[in-house]
Amino acid sequence: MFNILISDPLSEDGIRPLREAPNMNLVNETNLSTEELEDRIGEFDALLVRSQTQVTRELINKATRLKIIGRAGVGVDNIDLDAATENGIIVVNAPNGNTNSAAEHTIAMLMSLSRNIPQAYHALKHKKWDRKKYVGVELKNKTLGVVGLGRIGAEVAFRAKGQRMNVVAYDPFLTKERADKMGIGYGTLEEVIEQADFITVHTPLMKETRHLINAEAFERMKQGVHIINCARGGIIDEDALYDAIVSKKVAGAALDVFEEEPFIDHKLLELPEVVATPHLGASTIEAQEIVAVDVSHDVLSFLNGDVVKNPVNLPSVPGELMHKIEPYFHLAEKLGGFLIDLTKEVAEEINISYSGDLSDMEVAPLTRNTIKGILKRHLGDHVNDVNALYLANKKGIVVNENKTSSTKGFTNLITVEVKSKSGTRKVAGTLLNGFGPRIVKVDEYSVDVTPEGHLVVIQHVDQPGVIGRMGSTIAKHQINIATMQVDRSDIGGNAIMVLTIDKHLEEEAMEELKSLEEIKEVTPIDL
Ligand SMILES: NC(=O)C1=CN([C@@H]2O[C@H](COP(=O)(O)OP(=O)(O)OC[C@H]3O[C@@H](n4cnc5c(N)ncnc54)[C@H](O)[C@@H]3O)[C@@H](O)[C@H]2O)C=CC1
Ligand SMILES: O=C(O)CCC(=O)C(=O)O
Repeated sequence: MFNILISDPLSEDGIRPLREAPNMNLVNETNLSTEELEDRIGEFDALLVRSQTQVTRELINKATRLKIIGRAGVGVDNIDLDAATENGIIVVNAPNGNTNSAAEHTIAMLMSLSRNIPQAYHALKHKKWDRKKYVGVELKNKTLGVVGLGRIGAEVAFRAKGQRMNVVAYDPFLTKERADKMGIGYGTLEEVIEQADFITVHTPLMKETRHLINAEAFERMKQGVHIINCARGGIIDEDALYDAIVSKKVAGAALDVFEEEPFIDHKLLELPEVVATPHLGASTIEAQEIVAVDVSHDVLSFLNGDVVKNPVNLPSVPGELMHKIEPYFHLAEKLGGFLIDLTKEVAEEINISYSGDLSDMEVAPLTRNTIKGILKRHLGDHVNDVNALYLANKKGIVVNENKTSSTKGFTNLITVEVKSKSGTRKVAGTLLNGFGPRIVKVDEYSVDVTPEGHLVVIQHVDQPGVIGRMGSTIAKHQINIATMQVDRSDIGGNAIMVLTIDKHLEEEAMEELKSLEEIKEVTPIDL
């Protein structure tokens, strides 16, 4: 049974897939204080939030069972992603479900601002019929500057063209081709804000975008510019905005989001030029249902061991590609586990090479699985796909990945090399069509071993009788040999045996094997 906490209001229809799934115990507690949340978070396997719940490092450190955080929406600035990653907790979001809702809200705010609708409404409600005070400005032929032309920014640009506005955008990823195709202008941030009559921001809130629109930016703008923020509080410096409105540089601002929410007692709200909504961009029945469905599906998939569609702290791999590489996950993790047991030391450098069919695939998930297999041996079961690379990095382990189209006799091959204080060890494996994963190389020796169960790698000198003596020693300890592979460098030279046995090779049997004259090294490996 998985315990799932929903700590912000989510659409009841949207979370139905989770509610109806077997083994899912949903707890809806949307009014918990920070302290209550910290006290209870240890009970839960999954946490579902919108933008209200602050998923801080302190909370994550107390979330000892937590495996997944689902954000029903786009922005994940209320979640400490580093802390989640370090703790091996996957974060998923629902990036597409509220695009339309947020774009429509932005247009509503743009029009409210240009025609003073909220102010006029408020006056009328207070029995004031004032037609002169609320004369507006038209949008037609005015320039809208869009800062951040992602999902929402692009939708806003498209709709603003419907209002016959000229649109000019800045986004670091915006190319001339795309701008031409959309029928909009483009420029640097400075060029865009200098030209625009209305400026709307649609970037995520990150270190790089905090106070992107600051006092200096307001200086550059046209006299009487209008500002809209339906993205995130903090992209615009609220104090600088206040000063720019008071000085009449900015004619008005429409704000849905604020540096601190809830936003109630702030000097900006006292200015008649400011129209505001309490973070309602995504608040439509349709958007709330879609984001809750999307995030519920991902949480369900993850808890059931399936692939998620919208991971935030893992690179996302398209479904079709995932389908192709998923069969290699097991092989990659087993190769990592096999090799680190063989190495017997902590890895200092890990080199992973993909060849044949794998050379033109996105192999990052396989690299993570290999690293997971390696690190689990030293760091335990809390190592997972989410934190494997982070932990390797933190331990100072160098990870290199390379691809080669050369087939080396196999249609696909993963070769893993570990460098440690005592030298370099290597293992290679393949996925045999219809026969599953196989280890085909151990160091320079060729073998054919299923990476499963109890294995023993014995390095020895190629001499008559050694296999027999090894067999009798093992038999003495009541251990049955299921499979055996032997290879050698040359006649009478170094050689290797890889055995699959029916139970773990105990210390006593291992010591006895090691005492045989021709045997140099015995390594039990349990996969
Ligand atoms: N008010 C509300 O209720 C809602 C707010 N949002 C917020 O809207 C924002 C945009 O969301 P989406 O369009 O879905 O995200 P998106 O990821 O599709 O687009 C963001 C765009 O910003 C661009 N960008 C990043 N850094 C930039 C910079 N320094 N200057 C200019 N552009 C930059 C990116 O290249 C990207 O194209 C997010 O902050 C999100 O949290 C989203 C939904 C509802
Ligand atoms: O959950 C909400 O209502 C806020 C949505 C939002 O801000 C986002 O998706 O980034």
